[in-house]
Amino acid sequence: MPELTDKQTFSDDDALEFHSAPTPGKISMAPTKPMATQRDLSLAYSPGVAVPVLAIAADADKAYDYTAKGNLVAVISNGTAILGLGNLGHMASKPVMEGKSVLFKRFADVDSFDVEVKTTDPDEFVTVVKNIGDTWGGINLEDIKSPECFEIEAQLQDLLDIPVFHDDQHGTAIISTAALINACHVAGKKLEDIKVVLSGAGAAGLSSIALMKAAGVKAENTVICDREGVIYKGRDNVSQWQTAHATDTHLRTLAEAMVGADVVLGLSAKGAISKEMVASMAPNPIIFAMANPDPEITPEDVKSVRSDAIIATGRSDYVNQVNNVLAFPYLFRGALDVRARQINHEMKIACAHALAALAREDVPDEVAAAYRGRKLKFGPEYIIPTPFDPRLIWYIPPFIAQTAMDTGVARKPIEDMDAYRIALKQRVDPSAALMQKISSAVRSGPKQRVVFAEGEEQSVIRAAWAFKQAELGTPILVGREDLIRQNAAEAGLNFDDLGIEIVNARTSGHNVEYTDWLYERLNRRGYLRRDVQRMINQDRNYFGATMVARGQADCMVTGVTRNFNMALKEVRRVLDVTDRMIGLSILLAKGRTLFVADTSIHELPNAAELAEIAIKAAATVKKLGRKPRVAFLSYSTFGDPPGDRGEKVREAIRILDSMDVDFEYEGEMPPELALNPEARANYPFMRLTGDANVLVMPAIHSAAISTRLVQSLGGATVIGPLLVGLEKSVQIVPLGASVNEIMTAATFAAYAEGASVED
Ligand SMILES: NC(=O)C1=CN([C@@H]2O[C@H](COP(=O)(O)OP(=O)(O)OC[C@H]3O[C@@H](n4cnc5c(N)ncnc54)[C@H](OP(=O)(O)O)[C@@H]3O)[C@@H](O)[C@H]2O)C=CC1
Ligand SMILES: CC(=O)C(=O)O
Ligand SMILES: [Mg+2]
Repeated sequence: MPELTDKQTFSDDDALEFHSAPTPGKISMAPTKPMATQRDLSLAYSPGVAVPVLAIAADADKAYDYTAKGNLVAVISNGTAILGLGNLGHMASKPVMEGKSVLFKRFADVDSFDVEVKTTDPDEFVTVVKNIGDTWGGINLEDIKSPECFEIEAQLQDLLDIPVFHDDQHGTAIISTAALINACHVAGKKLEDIKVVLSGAGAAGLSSIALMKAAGVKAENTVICDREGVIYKGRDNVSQWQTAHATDTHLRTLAEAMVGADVVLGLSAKGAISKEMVASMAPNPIIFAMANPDPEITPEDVKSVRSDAIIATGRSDYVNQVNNVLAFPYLFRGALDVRARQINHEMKIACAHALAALAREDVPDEVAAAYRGRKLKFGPEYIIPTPFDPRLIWYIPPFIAQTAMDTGVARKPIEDMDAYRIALKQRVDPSAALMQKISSAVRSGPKQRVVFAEGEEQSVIRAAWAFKQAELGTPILVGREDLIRQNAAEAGLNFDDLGIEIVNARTSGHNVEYTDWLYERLNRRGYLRRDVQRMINQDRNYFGATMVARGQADCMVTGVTRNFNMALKEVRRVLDVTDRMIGLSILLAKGRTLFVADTSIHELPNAAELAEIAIKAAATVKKLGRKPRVAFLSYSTFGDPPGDRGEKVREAIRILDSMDVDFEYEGEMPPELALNPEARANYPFMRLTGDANVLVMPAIHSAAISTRLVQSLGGATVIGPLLVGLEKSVQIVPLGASVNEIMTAATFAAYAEGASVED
């Protein structure tokens, strides 16, 4: 069995420092309105605020429209079962509750804060929460011990008209059921046949066993245990919730119950499961040791006695993290988005099935990147999606929302699920809406044949496959067919019947024609025919670009294995530049989309070149469906301070003034003038009618450095640079680009050749 990931990477001091610096705790609030002017103040507070007050007084549901309620979830605890650490009091639970809040925000863009209630009395707890519960769109109860948690949740669900969800029960049940479905898949077991033993008959354990039964596990094949051993029918000291899952059995201890069992669920405490118990289990046993922070048995101990086991824990530093973080953010996201009155059984089942299904799909590179490059492929070490999987946010909530609608608990049904999915993507990926627009234009435009020049690379094969699956055009992979097929099979992709072409330069029927044509083009540039023959045979950029030049393909994507300048040089030998070639990067940050030029071709452009860069960039932006407003950026503002680069920009403005261009432009100016109307107030002569969206940089270093800087600092997404100005579109991705980057480049290549979008 492959090795597990590295173990714990921090000390206790690190954990304390993480929680104390630079600011104590893990959450803070961010306003959603600017609050910059006197008018803002009058609207947000007195007197403007009186208007929504009266509207909500007349109709309480209007709170969803005029306050943050609809995206706000409380994480509420009394600290009686903090992780597996026990009853340590309400204040000790605060770091965990803040942690849940920050996960809500990070993974599903749900706003959340924690509430710690100082009582262990269930009635008092219910009274407190009942009276403040309307504040939120949903309530996540956390780390409240059983059996009190069952009563508390049931009462609050009756008393409040919003989802009240005890995460330790249902979040855990959903994720462990999803993992069990897939573990059975991998181990070749059937839910209706497996023997399941539960260690820990508390909130998490009882709810998990209940959901597993609803998913197909037979009640008579289950045995549940607490600290005293098996909870059999007729045992004393057993709660009504445990009695519901007690079985008629002669077994009395966990060790006896585990003999021959297929599955053990640990939702109890550190050390509750021994090596001997694991050794006695059935072949291909499934061991979910989910106690936190330390599992019932470590994966190392399991492996020392069973090499055939599928192991999961609740921790992030082992493979297969079965933790409710995979459920609660997305479940609430879907529930909030339809203003659900509750999270019902059907929504939980839908969530479990959706999580299980997602784990069986091809995993994008971005996920591997978050896990130090570990390749994730459905199997014993990957039975459940990982928390950093960017697909969770748009994959899971639509199932929840749809089920809420189907079961009649949605206040506000979603009318267009496809649009909803895009809006979900956009919450975590600002490029989603733009890419969606481009993709649908490509999809509905004339189908383009796109050469993927480095066709033997696995990332390229996966991108081509995804491109075809998304119906964006016809990929043509250049390379040796046997190798491509082998790499595709290793990636778990089946090419048959998909319509992906594979072309091998050496055996291509066009080999001679291409060589002749390219030789004709290059013979006066010092190339012999045999040089050109070698280039066509051996270099995929020459072959691929010639396919495009000769019309056997429409456009091309390359660059995964060769640096930008090298790839560009090769492509330029085959394809002409129409008028001027530029690199245009798309920068998405804080709700803005900015186009930055020239980020890849002109090192120190002169005034005429700057003017042409602006013309080319503006035309491209127009084709992308936006009205271009060009700002020529500089360190200087309209001549102050004077300097050579600033003068070139001023000259570029004069050149444009003498031409008849159909877009707004202005300069030279620093970025704050381009992007901030208040800063422009001091320059009433400026001709921009709004914030600039095209930033022409004075030189390549400022262009490249500034785009990469904002990207590195976080909070900005950069697409490209897109290469604009070749007679046929060729996109060069960064060396080692991810599947997503390759696919984005291919989509832009296809777009440039065929489609156009409306603003
Ligand atoms: N991975 C995940 O996503 C999640 C993991 N958990 C973990 O599950 C565990 C239980 O949490 P929760 O259900 O909320 O807590 P509860 O207090 O409701 O239940 C705990 C249960 O575990 C039993 N138990 C405690 N210690 C032992 C032991 N040494 N041997 C056998 N059984 C024991 C208790 O038995 P008794 O009643 O006899 O004391 C009780 O049945 C915790 O470790 C928690 O961290 C919980 C939620 C999510
Ligand atoms: C993960 C979690 O909720 C727990 O361990 O309590
Ligand atoms: Mg918990």
